[in-house]
Parts: sequence; C-alpha cells; structure tokens
Amino acid sequence: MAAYQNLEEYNKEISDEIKQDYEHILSEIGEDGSRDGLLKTPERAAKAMLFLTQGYQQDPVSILEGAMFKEDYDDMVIIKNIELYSLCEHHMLPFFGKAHIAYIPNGQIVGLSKIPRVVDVFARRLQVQERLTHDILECINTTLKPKGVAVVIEAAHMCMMMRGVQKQNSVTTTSGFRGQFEKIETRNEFLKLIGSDLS
Ligand SMILES: Nc1nc2c(ncn2[C@@H]2O[C@H](COP(=O)(O)OP(=O)(O)OP(=O)(O)O)[C@@H](O)[C@H]2O)c(=O)[nH]1
Ligand SMILES: [Zn+2]
Repeated sequence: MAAYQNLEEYNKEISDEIKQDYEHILSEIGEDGSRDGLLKTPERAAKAMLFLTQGYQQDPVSILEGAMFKEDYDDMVIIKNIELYSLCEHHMLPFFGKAHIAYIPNGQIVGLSKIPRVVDVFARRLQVQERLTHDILECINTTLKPKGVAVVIEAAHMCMMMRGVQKQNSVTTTSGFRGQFEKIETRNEFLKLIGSDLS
C-alpha cells in the first residue's frame, strides 16, 4: 500500500484488479461477459467485495477510543440483536445473524453506537464465527477495560444452506465471556436478559 498516494488510489487499483478477476470468472463459468446485463457486473461485484471486506482498512480500537466517557455506572449494559453480515473464510459465502454484547463499566462507558460499529469492522473481513466472537470480545476488553464483557453470536451460514450439507434451519451459537461474566450468576443474568436458551 505504501506505493500509493492515498486510500482512494489504492482502492481504485485493487478494484480494477478484482474487476478483471470477476471478468475471468464470468467467462470460466460459461457466461458471455459482453451481454448487456453483465457489462457492468465485474465492476459492481468488485465494489461489493470491497464493501464487504472494508473492515481490513478500519481500526476498531480508535472507534471505541473516540467515544469513551468517565461515568460511575457499574451495572450491566446490554446491546442485543445487533444484526451482522460476514463472509466465511472457507467459501467466501455469507454468514449472518445477530450479536448480543454486554459489558460492566469500570469507571468509563462507551458511546452505544460504537459497539455495533466494532461488530461491523470485524464482520467485514473473512472470518470464522468463533474468531469473530473473540475479536469483538478482546477488542472491547482491552480497549474499554471493563469489569466484564460478554459476546454471543447466533448465525446462519450460507455455505451450509445453498451448498454442501444443505441444512436450512441450523443456527450456530458462539460465545465468549471475560471478567465478571466468568461468574455463573452474572453470565446467567446476561443470558436470561437476551432471551438465550444457553443459560
Ligand atoms: N468452525 C467453523 N467452520 C466453518 C465456519 N464457516 C464455515 N465453516 C466450515 O468450514 C468447513 C470447511 O471444510 P472442508 O471440508 O475443507 O470444505 P468443504 O468440502 O466445502 O466442506 P462441506 O461444507 O462439508 O462441503 C466446513 O465444515 C464448513 O461448514 C465457521 O464460521 N466456523
Ligand atoms: Zn463456509
């Protein structure tokens, strides 16, 4: 990236390369890339792929640090039903669902919108659901330094639905707990409040 003047130039270069790759894919699957409906498809697909993977160029720590405020509140803060869309790193197909996140402040709270923003930064990278869960958990834990943090993700994987094992109704749940959420009572209170059947 150092060879480029700025991010825009870098994105354009990458986008042109990805565009050419999609042109190649179209011809390899037997399509006629010159037909009307497909003329702009490589460019659209390249832009979509860059959008879905923009998390590589974003810094979740600075997002949190940008809105941390001193406050004495030291009970549980829960943000539930945060919708997320990611791409599995094995097939580059979407997995999507909800994240439920809680933390117990330790002298400082964070702007509420920053939690879903951090979810998006890590979701917009190639992921497995387990690592996505831990990336979010560790980022909040080390940046906000709360008394405890909990992350639960429930998601459906298109690679298990459209292809492969072809199971339409399975949901994968992953979770991670740090600090006070390692105590069973605190963890169960959180799980009850988000309506999880894990408790
Ligand atoms: N643990 C985990 N596995 C995932 C995730 N997303 C996709 N996978 C799995 O990654 C595995 C890759 O297995 P492989 O045997 O190498 O790939 P495959 O032949 O396409 O496997 P099938 O999906 O079973 O057809 C599959 O079992 C997928 O279900 C994820 O977020 N976490
Ligand atoms: Zn997959």
